[in-house]
Amino acid sequence: MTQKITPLIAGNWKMNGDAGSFLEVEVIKDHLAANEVNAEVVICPPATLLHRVSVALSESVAKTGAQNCHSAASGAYTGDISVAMVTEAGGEFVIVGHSERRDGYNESNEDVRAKAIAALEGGVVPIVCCGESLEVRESGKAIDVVVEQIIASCPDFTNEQELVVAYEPIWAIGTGKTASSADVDEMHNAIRAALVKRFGEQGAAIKILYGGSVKPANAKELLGVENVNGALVGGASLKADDFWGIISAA
Ligand SMILES: O=C[C@H](O)COP(=O)(O)O
Repeated sequence: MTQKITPLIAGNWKMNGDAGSFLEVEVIKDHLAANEVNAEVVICPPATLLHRVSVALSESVAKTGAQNCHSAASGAYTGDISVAMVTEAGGEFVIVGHSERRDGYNESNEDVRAKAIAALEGGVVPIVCCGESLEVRESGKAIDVVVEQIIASCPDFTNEQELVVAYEPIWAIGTGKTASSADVDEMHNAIRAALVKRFGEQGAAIKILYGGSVKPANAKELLGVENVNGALVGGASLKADDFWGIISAA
């Protein structure tokens, strides 16, 4: 069931970043130019910085993405951005269904699926997030809940399109706590099996990222787990040295 997949290391800056962040982008760019890396690298800054970061990385192998998008092409959606706007700003990826949006903005699996469909139709790779709360983890139902969430949130896609999945246990996000390798292994295998059941061969090639307090110190171990095909990195993506430490562990 497993096949060789190039890992994806995606940095999610969340609502962080300013003009000074470009120094960090330049450092990453220099590292990528000077070293061979075994990973695809994506930076997802806030929407206001997406174009500038895309321009800064235009000569680099690193790509950019947005942290969210609307499912509609345009219209009266104050504060939102469309997939076409992401593309125009240079973004090639978009994070959809992050737990901070599911919880903070009541985004349902259906909402996330609609955004992922809009992304795919607009030629942007959706990074579809899933993950359980501490309560669910302690109830012993984490695998059932996460598998149901991801299958309901992922739309069908063609062989010409790409879809990425990110598993982020909510209790590990920004807390310094990470899931154990054994728990990550169990969850990623369950997600892989569900994706293969749903999508067949396409499901075997979907990148499944792990997110939740990934740091240079734990990256090698987490990225070495079967069916962990990269990382979705929050806090540690804000500092070039930390982000590079994770990229080079892939
Ligand atoms: O999108 C990234 C995740 O929410 C992980 O954030 P973190 O690395 O700060 O725990």
